[in-house]
Amino acid sequence: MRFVKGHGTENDFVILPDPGGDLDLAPAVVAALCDRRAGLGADGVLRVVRAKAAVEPAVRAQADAAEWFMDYRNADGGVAEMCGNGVRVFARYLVDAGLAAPGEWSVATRSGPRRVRLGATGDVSVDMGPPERLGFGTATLGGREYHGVRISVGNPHLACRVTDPVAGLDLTRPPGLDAAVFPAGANVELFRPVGERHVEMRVYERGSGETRSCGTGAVATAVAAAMAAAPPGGAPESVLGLPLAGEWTVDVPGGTVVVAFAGGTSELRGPAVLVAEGDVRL
Ligand SMILES: N[C@@H](CCC[C@H](N)C(=O)O)C(=O)O
Repeated sequence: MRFVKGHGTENDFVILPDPGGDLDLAPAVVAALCDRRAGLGADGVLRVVRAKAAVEPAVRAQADAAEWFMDYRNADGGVAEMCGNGVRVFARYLVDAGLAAPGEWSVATRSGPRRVRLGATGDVSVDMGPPERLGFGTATLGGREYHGVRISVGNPHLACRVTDPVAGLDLTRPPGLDAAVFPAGANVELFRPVGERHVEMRVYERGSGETRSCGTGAVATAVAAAMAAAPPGGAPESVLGLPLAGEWTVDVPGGTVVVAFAGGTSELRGPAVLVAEGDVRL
């Protein structure tokens, strides 16, 4: 099977070209590919399928808006609705492979078409849509409770502000989440403001464990950081409707991404790099 390996701020992916959607990508196959010792090693798999060949009707319905579908899988083989770094790496792959031209166009995802913008080289930007603020929530990590904001960026997040440097946090185990509040699980971000519209963040991803970056998580973090920066006053719920504006810099262990809010939507910008290609035996 042909593969390409790429990453966005070290959130890394195995890319599998499969235009006709013919591969049987069982969870065990994805987990084997993502295994860092016995496989290629990655946080997830990006299967490159023509939108009109997708199995899911909701994806086929996007075929007029987007030629290609990013079929995203977590390292444990589970599907997720959206991946912000993945869609940027996916776009870089399409241009590199000559399947799309540099410029602006949409990629089909399980959470709807996402518009990407890229040149022949350099950063890739993606319109991530309007993040939804769902309320507040709690995660337990290393015996401590972290309170944060529940946000959907197509996929579920809990973004929690912390006061100590994030480098000292223990993210070796999955965070405890209340299944009644998070029926589909969640990606948990821990962030600390380090400057004006500037935060550092670490993330424990649903289905992949701690990763070195998360694009949807960076957007969720920027939303929660904007809410935390709002002047005090009123009920805590009042910040859930706070208008979002301006640009946020999010430092992650694998680099830096930028999140910009304007016109009710959010944009994620950052590097997307292809590093290897070859054949893999399954
Ligand atoms: N790393 C991704 C998010 C991937 C999906 C996530 N693990 C989930 O299950 O929702 C990103 O860059 O957004």
